[in-house]
Amino acid sequence: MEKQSRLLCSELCVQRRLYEVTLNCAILAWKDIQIAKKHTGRAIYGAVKAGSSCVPVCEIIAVQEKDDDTPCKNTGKWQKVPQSPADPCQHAFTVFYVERTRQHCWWCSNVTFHCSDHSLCLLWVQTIREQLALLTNRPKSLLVYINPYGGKQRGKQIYDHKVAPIFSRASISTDVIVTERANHARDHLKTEADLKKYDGVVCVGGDGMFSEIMHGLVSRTQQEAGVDENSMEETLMPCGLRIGIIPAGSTDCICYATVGSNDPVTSALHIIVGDSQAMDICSVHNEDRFLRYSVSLLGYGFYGDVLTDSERKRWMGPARYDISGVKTFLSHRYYEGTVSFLPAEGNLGSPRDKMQCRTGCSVCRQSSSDKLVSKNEDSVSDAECQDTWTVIRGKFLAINAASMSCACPRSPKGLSPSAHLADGTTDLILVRKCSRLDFLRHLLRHTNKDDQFDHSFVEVYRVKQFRFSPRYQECDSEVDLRESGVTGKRFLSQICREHRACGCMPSQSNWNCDGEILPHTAIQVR
Ligand SMILES: CCCCCCCCCCCCC/C=C/[C@@H](O)[C@H](COP(=O)(O)O)NC(=O)CCCCC
Ligand SMILES: Nc1ncnc2c1ncn2[C@@H]1O[C@H](COP(=O)(O)OP(=O)(O)O)[C@@H](O)[C@H]1O
Ligand SMILES: [Ca+2]
Repeated sequence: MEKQSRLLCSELCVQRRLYEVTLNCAILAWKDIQIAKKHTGRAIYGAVKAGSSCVPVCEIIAVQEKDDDTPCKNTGKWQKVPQSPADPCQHAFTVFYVERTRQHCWWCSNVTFHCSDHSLCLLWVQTIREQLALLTNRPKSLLVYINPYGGKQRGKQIYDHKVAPIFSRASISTDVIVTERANHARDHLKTEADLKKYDGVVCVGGDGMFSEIMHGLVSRTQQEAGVDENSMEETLMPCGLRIGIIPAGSTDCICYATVGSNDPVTSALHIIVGDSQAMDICSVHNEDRFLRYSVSLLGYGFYGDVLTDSERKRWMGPARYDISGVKTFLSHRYYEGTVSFLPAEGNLGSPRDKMQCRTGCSVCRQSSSDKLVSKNEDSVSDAECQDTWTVIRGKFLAINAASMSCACPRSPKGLSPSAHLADGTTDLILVRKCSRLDFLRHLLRHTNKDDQFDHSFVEVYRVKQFRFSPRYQECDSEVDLRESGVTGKRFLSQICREHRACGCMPSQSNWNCDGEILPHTAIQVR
């Protein structure tokens, strides 16, 4: 506090007690003068001294001159501010700021300072506002998409009651679109939205809704930069706009794994103060065709089957995943195929190193600076050519690629607790065929502190690219049925006919790509 030069220092009242209030460019602090006097001469240790409070300027949401009739902070009742000229409470301003509550949860708290002099009150309001205006990473204008059907169908209510009032308090202007169909937000972002008007896009919904918005923005960015999304060789351009997530879905893993909670108010406050976190995006291709991007889970087998089954039970809301989870677990299906991958090299840690990625994580920082160096040296493709692919064939209950931890309320550590948010890699988890009981043990470890990778039938690799092809595609009589124009039921019956001799079952799962089903099983991911 002492090191920064003071901008203001006054004696003001808070709840009828006199405080010394100081402001510098980093911190607003208020100290109870009587308590401070009592403690004079005695050193008080600890983060917050008795009767003292402070808030970093970057966590102030807004400052407002207090009107005559305003709800009182403590009682919540409406009261008249006293009018007597001698009353030190005659003029007042309220500072709204971030307060940390339970783990990773934020709340918008406030404190009202009273002063007898109106010009002093105005000076405080103006000076704090000037300091806030210097914080250039804060958004001023946002484009908000609400999925009214996600999760428990409370997206609009959550936005209207919990988020819109704090955005308005922070003087953020918003254009709000309540979606009318699936892919409405994606298409609007891709082709229509005037993105120059906004500092960011806000997604009110679950992982599927986030995925829509991310697809809209990423595709728009590639279109404008002339990058062909179908090409696996081209480097994608990063998006200029940030996406804020207000959780209102069923799993909300993208929000939980980045923010640390699935609380809408916490998310809104992070958006207001301009916090940001880069995020890895996998592109998923089938041959020369781009299919989708993934940021959280790309899962085949168990999670693909859970999703496929749960889509028919959407009316149940988030509970559909529990019902489909149990049903899929009991069916105990396994799938054969080949997984090939390029292991990540360098100092990118390991999926079992017990590190937890956080904003400012050293592994992610190192990875992005390594990428910059290789880009400048134009050596990326050369280096990649020398890489050797690891090939694993087998029978799998689940093949999961977690590009982030995938932590969510169902699994607070996530599918891969040490996965990094922005290191350019994904953690590839192979769960081989095992007994039901063993698989149950593995699944249950996602919900407690035990290591879910510590099983003989589970392998985990940190990779930068991988491919999967289901078993039937590996037979000698490799016929590309799709190219020969065969579709649907005929496609399957033709596989069965042609593959009777080699004995392979055309039994396939679907890929669950951030909660959406992919139309192909053979995929290439980078
Ligand atoms: C029998 C005990 C089972 C306990 C298993 C617990 C494991 C939970 C791991 C959850 C990982 C979630 C990864 C995230 C996936 C989401 O992208 C996806 C879509 O989310 P949303 O759009 O918000 O609906 N959610 C799922 O695929 C649900 C998986 C649930 C599996 C039980
Ligand atoms: N207005 C709408 N009507 C129907 N579906 C929609 C609408 N808006 C978005 N969607 C789709 O709903 C799906 C699920 O959305 P999401 O918000 O992730 O909820 P949940 O977490 O419950 O799956 C997404 O695939 C998204 O494309
Ligand atoms: Ca990653």
